[in-house]
Amino acid sequence: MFSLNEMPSTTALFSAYASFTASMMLVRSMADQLIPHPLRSYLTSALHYLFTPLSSNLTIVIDEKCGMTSNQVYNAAEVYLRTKISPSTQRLRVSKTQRQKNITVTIHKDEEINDKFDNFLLKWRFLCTESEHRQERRSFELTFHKKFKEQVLESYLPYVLLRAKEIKESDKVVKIYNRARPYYSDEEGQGDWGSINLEHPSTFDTLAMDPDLKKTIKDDLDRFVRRRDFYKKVGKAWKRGYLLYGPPGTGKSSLIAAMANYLKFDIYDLELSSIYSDSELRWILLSTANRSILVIEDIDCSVEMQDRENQNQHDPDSHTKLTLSSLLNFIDGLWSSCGDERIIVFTTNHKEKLDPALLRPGRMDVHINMSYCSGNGFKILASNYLGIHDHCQNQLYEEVQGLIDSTEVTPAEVAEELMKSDDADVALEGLARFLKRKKIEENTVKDKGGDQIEVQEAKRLKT
Ligand SMILES: Nc1ncnc2c1ncn2[C@@H]1O[C@H](COP(=O)(O)OP(=O)(O)OP(=O)(O)O)[C@@H](O)[C@H]1O
Ligand SMILES: [Mg+2]
Repeated sequence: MFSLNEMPSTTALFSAYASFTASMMLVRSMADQLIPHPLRSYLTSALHYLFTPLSSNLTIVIDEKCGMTSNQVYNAAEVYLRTKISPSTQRLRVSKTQRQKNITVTIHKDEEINDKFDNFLLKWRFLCTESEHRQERRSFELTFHKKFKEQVLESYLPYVLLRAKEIKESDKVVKIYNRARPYYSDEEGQGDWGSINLEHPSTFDTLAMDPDLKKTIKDDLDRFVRRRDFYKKVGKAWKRGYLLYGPPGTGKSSLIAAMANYLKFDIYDLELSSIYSDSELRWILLSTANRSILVIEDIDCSVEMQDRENQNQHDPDSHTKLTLSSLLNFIDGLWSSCGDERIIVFTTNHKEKLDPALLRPGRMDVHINMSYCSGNGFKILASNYLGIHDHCQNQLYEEVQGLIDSTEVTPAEVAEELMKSDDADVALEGLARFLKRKKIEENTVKDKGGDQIEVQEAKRLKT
């Protein structure tokens, strides 16, 4: 272990370097006019070498660019060091892009940051110089004792990369891309997709769903994002398909938003009705980014697509029409092999109407039945909407829970009733009335032409 104080020359070097740099600038401006460029750069590097003392420290230079492309280590260092800024730092830079939730604070040039890893210390320094073409060249210098070289390369820098990824993800604003929306994406390379921030507040905590099913989905997502190497090993594209089915208002779209918020993946909302050819579909799918969820809602309404497929046999323009089979081919083939970490979600209100090709084993990896609200689901809604919990010992609460378990009511309907009053008792009374009415209606439908008194009873409750 050594301390930064033992770094023999850092502070002294800095002032020496500062005066050296000042005199160099003066000399340089004179030399600019007198000495030709190749000789000038030779002299500069020779002087630099003479003035740099030998030390027990090693310095790694991390440039912003590797040729034309950006250097991931540099980007990671920039993000990581934001969390390490100390009160002694004197100059900072702030920025914020549309993709970020918070203002970003980074260090200004020539500022230093100390860090500690395992049992040794490291010093970061941010440099920004102007190249001969008057372009800014940014880099970090990482200085530490020579004997920690292996640890820095094998453990510390991978750690910095990992931490930066985590920090970036927690700061990321999830976006929803839609081709029908006005085009105001601020990013390049997004094809025809326009984007807005996903403001959907749905999370796994707010979803009224069977707790075991919720856990299964979360575990499935976690496993999926962890398994890059597994997918590579077995030669499968790194993608996962989910089919969400159930009546309207059971939370299919809310679950998609919860998945996106959980994984911090952007959503691409694909409306099949607006796509007219395979080539258009190919272009659209290829212009979606990795780590995203591609959503095709109400796939059963694309039954029309199958009809189109049949019509195509008589249609001279058939090669320009979009077919269900081409969509499925994209999912299985071409597109999936050039994208990573893709999730595809189909939703439907009528699973039974779907083309069997879509339900074939291996096509959609997970089928999730989004069903009517259960007593457990109600607990979550009551807690979200009214702030009440089952341990409140409220008689009305228990009655409502029982009614929900025995009625086909969607979470959307329950939520709507709960929003009608801020007063928990009033809201629960309203919900109880609503559920009784619904139960009677259900029974009446089941027993058509049955007892008219029940219908009247339902009408009375409506008022
Ligand atoms: N399981 C749920 N948990 C919490 N809120 C829900 C749930 N299901 C529905 N809701 C509420 O009802 C609203 C409508 O639900 P959502 O749009 O997710 O249903 P859907 O199943 O996608 O319906 P559709 O089939 O009509 O598209 C949501 O904004 C939310 O407020
Ligand atoms: Mg929906």
